[in-house]
Parts: sequence; C-alpha cells; structure tokens
Amino acid sequence: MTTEPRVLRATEWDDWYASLELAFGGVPLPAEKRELYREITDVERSLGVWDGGEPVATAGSLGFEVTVPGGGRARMAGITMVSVASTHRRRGLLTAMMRRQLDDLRAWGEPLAALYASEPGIYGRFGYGAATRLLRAEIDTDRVRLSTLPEGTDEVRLRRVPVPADALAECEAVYAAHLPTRPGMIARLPHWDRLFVLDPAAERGDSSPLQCVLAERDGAVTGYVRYRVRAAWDEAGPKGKVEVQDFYGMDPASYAALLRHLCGIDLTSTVVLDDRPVDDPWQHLVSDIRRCRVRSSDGLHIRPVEVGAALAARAYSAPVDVVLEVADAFCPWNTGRWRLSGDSGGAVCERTADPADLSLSVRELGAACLGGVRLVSLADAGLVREERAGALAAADAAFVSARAPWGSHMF
Ligand SMILES: CC(=O)SCCNC(=O)CCNC(=O)[C@H](O)C(C)(C)COP(=O)(O)OP(=O)(O)OC[C@H]1O[C@@H](n2cnc3c(N)ncnc32)[C@H](O)[C@@H]1OP(=O)(O)O
Repeated sequence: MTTEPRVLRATEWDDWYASLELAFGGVPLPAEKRELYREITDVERSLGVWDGGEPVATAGSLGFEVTVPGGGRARMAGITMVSVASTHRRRGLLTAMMRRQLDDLRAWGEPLAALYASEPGIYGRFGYGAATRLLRAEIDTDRVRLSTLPEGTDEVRLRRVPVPADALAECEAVYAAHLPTRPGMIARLPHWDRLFVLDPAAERGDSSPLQCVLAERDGAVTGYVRYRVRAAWDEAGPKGKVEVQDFYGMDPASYAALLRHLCGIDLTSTVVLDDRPVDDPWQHLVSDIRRCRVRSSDGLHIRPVEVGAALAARAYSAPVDVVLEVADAFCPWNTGRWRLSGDSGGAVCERTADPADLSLSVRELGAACLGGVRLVSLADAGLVREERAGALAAADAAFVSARAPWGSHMF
C-alpha cells in the first residue's frame, strides 16, 4: 500500500464517501443530503488514500471566499471531510494528506486554509490556530424578558413562509448583505444555499419540520429566522424548545423583532441559539444573562498558507508597521521575518532582513489573523514574544476587529 494521497475521481465518490461516513460512526446520511454532499464535493480538490482499491483516507477542500477585517474578501480553502479508516490510523495518513493539501493550496495561490475540527487537539501541529469562537445559549424564556427593544421594532412585519425553500432568494439576499459586515463570513458557493433548507424527516427526531419567518420593513425583507420547535410537556405543563438554525437581521429593529418572535412562541420555554457569534447582540437585550446558560467553544481554525499574502489580504484597525518573526515547521516557506505595513485601507507584507518586533508561530498568526484572538492575550499566554518595546500594543490595536469574526456556517 502507498501512503501517497491522490486526487479523487468522480466515479470513486460513493466508496470514498462511505469510508468517510464509517470513520464518523457509520450512520448513513439521508439520501437527499448525501446527494447534495456529492454536488458540493469539489472532486478535483479532494484527496484520498487507497489500499488494494479500497479508500482508507479522505480529505476534501472547498474553494471558499471569506470576509476579512475591513470588509474585503480573501480566498480560503475550506478543509473538510477528513478521515482515516480505523484499520489505518496513526500511521501518518492524515499527515500525508495535510502535506499534500498545503502544497497544493500554495501552488494555487490560496492564502488561507480553514476548518472546523472534530477535536480541537488535532490540527495545531499542522499550523491551524483557533481564530473564532462559537456561542451557544439556552434562553429560559419563562424567566428572561427582552428589556429594551430598539426603536422601530413594532413596525417590523413578520411573515411566516410555509415552505422555507420558497423564500430562499429573499433569505440569500439578506445573507449576501451581511457578508461584508463580519470577518469570517463565507460567501456562498453553488448549491450551498440549498443545504440550509434541506429538511430530511429522518434527521428531525422529535422536532417539527423547519420553519421560516421573514422580517419586513416597507415591503423589503430585512431579516429571517429558520428554526424547529421541539414540543415537550411535563406535569407542570408545556416546556417546548425552539431550536434556531439561522438568524439574521439587517438592522437592530428587524433583529429584535425576530428575537421577540422566537422568545414568544406559545408552549415553549427555551430558545436554543447555537453556533452564534460571541458578540451576538441578543446578549444586550435580555433581562437576565445568567438564565441564558451561555457557553462558548472553538469555531474556525485558520492556517496562513502564505504568510505574506494572508496578512496583505486584510485591512487593519490602526496604522501598523511591524516586523514579525514567524516559525513554521510544517510549511518552512513561511519561516523568517516579514514586515507588515498597513492601515484601514489595506496592507503589504513582505520579507525583510530587519530585526524582529514580535516573534510567534504560524499557528498563533492563524488564530489572530481575523482579528478575534488578541495578540496581547496570546502574549500573556507566552505564545507571542515582544522583541521591541511598544510593538505588541501597536500590533494588537491594528489586528483587532470591531465585530468578532465568525464562520457563518459549518462545512
Ligand atoms: C476538518 C475535518 O474534517 S475534522 C474531522 C477529522 N476526522 C475525524 O475526527 C474522524 C475520526 N478520526 C480519524 O479519522 C483519524 O483518527 C484522524 C483523521 C483524526 C487522524 O488520522 P491519522 O492518520 O491517525 O493521523 P496521523 O497518523 O497522521 O497522526 C498525526 C498526528 O496527529 C495525532 N493525532 C491523530 N488523531 C488525533 C486526535 N484525535 N487527537 C489528538 N491528536 C491526534 C497523532 O498522534 C500524530 O501525532 P504525532 O505527529 O505527534 O505523532
């Protein structure tokens, strides 16, 4: 058997996908979801390892574009569908696929790679740093009130769309309007819009079919929520849950009107908001944040493929001129000193022989590059070293993003 990954062929997709499914526990996806995943797979960017004709390792890569601080976009490979068969683990197959992927991405000129990790301990060794966080909340709507709602909330009209797919175009327009407003948001690739209204009965469990409510102002759609209701009763009466899948409001009033709708659905006492940005505004509208049982965990893990191109792809919150000494054992082409000069209009980042102002590994650079993880905080953890007094505070003020970065959906 060779451990050399090679590119997937379209005719091999079924076996390749079955091998991935097995590594994730072996429960088959509903047929319609599987077919959509087939369409979403970019075969030419997907890799596998075969043993005697059987696939034993898989890795996908999606040609995304991501919003970067400043509102521009950069190419970002979305790494996904990574698996190694249980019979072939811990022999270096994942490492071989990571090697091939990063070499390919470099050759294709893609400055960033990103992934959601099944377990956060896996990918740091390959230079991925946790760059965004995800917020989960379970709002006890029996006790929590929405204290002060923004002006105009009562003027927002809410309209239920019986079949969520019928409002896809309106919802996608709201999503597109949001794209430049928050770093980490992912521009839609073909077919991806359908993934969010796919509603296989087999995956619903005890929950309702997907429901969609639009917010409208002056006849224009200004927001939407998609959610399911899980009905439940106990001896004290109804205690259903509203499980929110998507929630976008284009202005404070539309956002608040949709939130009020979610919190007021009859026979429910909990609203579950999952995979939300850490600075999601609802946190300022509730009367009792403790009764919202807030938790957070790692979101997008980011890897600068080419340090110079990755840092030049974004804008900076304050003028910056700093020399970074980068260590990168897995992609040695990044190792060395880089001068980053930029401001809110853009940046250049080039090799330099000048002395370093800050030293850090490529993983920390990945964590900080969308402006969510602070360089000061990484320095406090001993992961960024200040080599010139004052450089850390200046770079920190430049890297930070006003809105927390957020990977807008799983992949
Ligand atoms: C982006 C995504 O798709 S996330 C999904 C990842 N896939 C899964 O979780 C599915 C189930 N797991 C698997 O398929 C496999 O166990 C994988 C892909 C996680 C690892 O594959 P392997 O081929 O065994 O990894 P490989 O042998 O290359 O190990 C490389 C290193 O990672 C370490 N490693 C592997 N798996 C893990 C883990 N789950 N947690 C922490 N470290 C790990 C190995 O110990 C090794 O460390 P070393 O370099 O210090 O020796």
